[in-house]
Amino acid sequence: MACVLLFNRLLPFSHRLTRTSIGVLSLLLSYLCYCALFPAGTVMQKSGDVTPGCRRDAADGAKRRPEKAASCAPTAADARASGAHASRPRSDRRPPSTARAARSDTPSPPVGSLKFGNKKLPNAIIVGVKKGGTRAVLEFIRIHPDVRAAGTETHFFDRNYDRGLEWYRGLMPRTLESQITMEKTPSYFVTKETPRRISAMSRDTKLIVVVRDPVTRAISDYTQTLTKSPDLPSFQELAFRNQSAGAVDASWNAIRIGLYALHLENWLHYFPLSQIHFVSGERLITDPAGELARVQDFLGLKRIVTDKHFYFNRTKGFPCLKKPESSGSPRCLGKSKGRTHVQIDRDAIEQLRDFYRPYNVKFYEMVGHDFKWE
Ligand SMILES: Nc1ncnc2c1ncn2[C@@H]1O[C@H](COP(=O)(O)OS(=O)(=O)O)[C@@H](OP(=O)(O)O)[C@H]1O
Repeated sequence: MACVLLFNRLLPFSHRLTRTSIGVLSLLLSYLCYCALFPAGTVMQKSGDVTPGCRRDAADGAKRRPEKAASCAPTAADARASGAHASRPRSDRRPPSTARAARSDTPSPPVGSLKFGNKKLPNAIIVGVKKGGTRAVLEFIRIHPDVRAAGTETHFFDRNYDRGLEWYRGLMPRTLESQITMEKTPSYFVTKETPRRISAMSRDTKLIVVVRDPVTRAISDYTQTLTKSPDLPSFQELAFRNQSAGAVDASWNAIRIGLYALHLENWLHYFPLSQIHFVSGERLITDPAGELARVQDFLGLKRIVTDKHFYFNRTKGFPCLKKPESSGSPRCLGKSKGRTHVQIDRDAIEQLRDFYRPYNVKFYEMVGHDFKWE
């Protein structure tokens, strides 16, 4: 630039000079500019070294001058790959990761490949109940930017406890300091050892229980089992020891899980009620945003998941997500959520309602909320 200015300043006088003297002057000026721009030591860079020009382009000019940045990026990467650090002074030799972080001239790896944050043990767990709507709650709450969740059921506190907490932590997603880690395993609610084990991990763990009318829940549970084992005895055969006498078989898991008051008693030995939040499985379907608002309040989160995120899918017959965390396109839960239930005769349903009524009333009293399962 300086050379050009100098040349322009000289031009007004050039008309007095001969063509030869202009040529000589041009050559002289070119030489001076060359020396000023490329002092000794930088002129004969080996290919692969980072030139000062490239460094500037990659650091602050990449967006404005993409063609330059593109030509420099491989050069810097090649220098690293070929061990260019060996020629740096000893004091500048750091472990590869630190050295990389300190160099502002190196191109960043694609955002998707960066590993932000650490794997942390969960701060909040959806502990139940099976077929209550646990997957819906997890998928809906994880839209929240401050929530990260393990995708699959870990079954750590009931089936995998021997593997230890580090194994469990390894299943968790990476989170930033401000983010909550969550998982869901619905069988926890009815496993005797689970409250004690979760409390031993952290007494501050927040617990979420999605509850649903125990009669509908039992039928949903049975319908699911039937898809895996078509030869199963009928629902009535399993649910009653003697149907004409109205004797319900509470040892059958599908029935036992619905005795919410009994299971909750076990949890209350280890956690205060204030640390357990109950989601209505019924309202989760009719008003997902309302239920999610309460979940966010309970977790101390800003209400970011709202009715904007849901739409009712008539084909599915359930609310679905307009914009899930990962893709950005609408999404309903899978086929195993929202199955058509096996038809059960009215008498059996009435008998089961009678059976559950006292347990339900007790449960409403314990949690201070009437879920109206009639
Ligand atoms: N939005 C939405 N979409 C689909 N399904 C929904 C939704 N909200 C709640 N539900 C109800 O969730 C029931 C399945 O509960 P879980 O996810 O807890 O099942 S499981 O224990 O994990 O197998 C499932 O039970 P079934 O209808 O009996 O299949 C649903 O009624």
